[in-house]
Amino acid sequence: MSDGQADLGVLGMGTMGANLALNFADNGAFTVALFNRTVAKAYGVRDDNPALAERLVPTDTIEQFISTLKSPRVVVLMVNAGQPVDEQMALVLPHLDKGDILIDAGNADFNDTVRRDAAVKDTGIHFVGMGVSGGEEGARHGPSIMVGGDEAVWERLKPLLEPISAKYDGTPCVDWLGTGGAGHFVKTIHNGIEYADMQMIAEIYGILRDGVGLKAGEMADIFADWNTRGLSSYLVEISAVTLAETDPETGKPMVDVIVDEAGQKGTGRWSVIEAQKLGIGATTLEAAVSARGISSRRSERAEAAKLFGAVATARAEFHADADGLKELEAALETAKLIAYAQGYATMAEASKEFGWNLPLGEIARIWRAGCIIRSRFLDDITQAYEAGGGEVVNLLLAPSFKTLVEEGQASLRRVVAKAVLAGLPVPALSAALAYFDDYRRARGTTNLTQAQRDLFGAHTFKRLDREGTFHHKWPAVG
Ligand SMILES: NC(=O)C1=CN([C@@H]2O[C@H](COP(=O)(O)OP(=O)(O)OC[C@H]3O[C@@H](n4cnc5c(N)ncnc54)[C@H](OP(=O)(O)O)[C@@H]3O)[C@@H](O)[C@H]2O)C=CC1
Ligand SMILES: O=C(CO)[C@H](O)[C@H](O)COP(=O)(O)O
Repeated sequence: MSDGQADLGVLGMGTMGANLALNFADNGAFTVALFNRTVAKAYGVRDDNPALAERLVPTDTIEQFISTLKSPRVVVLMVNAGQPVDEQMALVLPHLDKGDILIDAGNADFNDTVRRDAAVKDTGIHFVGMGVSGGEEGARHGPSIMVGGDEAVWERLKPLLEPISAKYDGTPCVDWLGTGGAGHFVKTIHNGIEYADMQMIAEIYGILRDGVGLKAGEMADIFADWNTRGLSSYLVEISAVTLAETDPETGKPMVDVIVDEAGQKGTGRWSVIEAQKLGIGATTLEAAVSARGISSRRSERAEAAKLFGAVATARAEFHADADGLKELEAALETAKLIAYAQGYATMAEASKEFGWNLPLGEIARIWRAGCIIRSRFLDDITQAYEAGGGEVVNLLLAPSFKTLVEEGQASLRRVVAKAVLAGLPVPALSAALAYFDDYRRARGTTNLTQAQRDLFGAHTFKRLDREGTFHHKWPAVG
């Protein structure tokens, strides 16, 4: 390949970068320059894909990688978040010129994206923080893509990104969402919702396994059935698939030989940190992140089980008959809506805080295919925003969800109550129910909190009967 012939370059030939490069070459018919810290991997991507080899250009050095690119250049970083991105930017930037575009397509903390964007601002080089969701399969065949940065740069990237993105009813699931870190912020919230969705599915799995006594194969059939109705989604679908899988070595259900310690590379944690900083109670997302943390303390849990495993609990009143399963299905569907409502409330507050004007209905639209949380439910959210003229104060208040919430909350309430009495952990499902009960209460209880704060800290309070802020002369307390 002579210099200046590649349409773009992908730096980072890991799970995502290699598959994204193949997608650009395949679905985009682009010529793609490849570079990787471990150089051999770039050649491996080409050599393992002979049908695309003529469009894949592995390179040995950053200099060769850059020289292979047409000008103005487009470089896509797909490396681990944090220091690796800064290291690779430091290597690449000196070789780029005004008008070139450098995209971080990994999962970045949006605060880092804002910092990196500012760092290149005066160079004339365009930095883009871009969220990519869909895992390995999505990267290869069509992810959902959430683009940040300057809108003018998005116009240049559209011809590159639309051919490789997932399609929903033929429409590309990629769009520009706002300036600076907007793309990475939305991806972070996507992952927070993903954590919540996965945790709530795990809690229902726990009820079926430990409360009803079902085997993995039986639960696979239940999730597969639920995947034909309102819960239809990638995560419910893969729950059925993973539960149906048999370990080839032992012949046991695969899930039964996997250690119950959840990993987390940080995106879910970022989502709840940002929600907290914005004053949004994303309690179901928080419960999901916390549950992963508790799961990682397996040896402590084993000790606690010896001490408290036999504490008196009520018999689990869950049944796998039609009514019992319908109750669990409705509970999960309702809790899912509440989790999405929290994620969306966080994005709405961030949009105001950072001046992004996030297209919240459009975000649901581009999440309908390609991404990990893709689901039929996102079509309902898209329609709720269309019905609301793009404005929805909170998904729980959207008219189209009123029936689902009214009827479903009863099932969620019964499931949480029965699980709690039976000692079955439902942190995310119960957080969803508590959020719903708190959100729908016109007269809450933080008036007492305000009184306490004013007594010990003179933090003042407002009164129901008049404007202003007040401090009361409380009795002295020892
Ligand atoms: N896996 C997934 O499902 C998804 C991942 N992402 C995000 O995409 C990004 C890449 O993830 P993924 O492909 O799964 O990760 P992998 O671990 O598969 O690949 C990591 C890549 O980063 C490179 N790398 C790591 N550290 C450095 C460094 N210090 N300097 C230079 N290169 C480095 C590796 O190079 P080398 O080969 O030399 O080690 C490798 O090419 C991450 O931000 C991830 O969060 C986003 C969506 C989905
Ligand atoms: O972004 C993703 C999916 O959309 C990645 O798979 C991410 O790694 C998932 O997060 P975690 O590793 O913390 O489970």
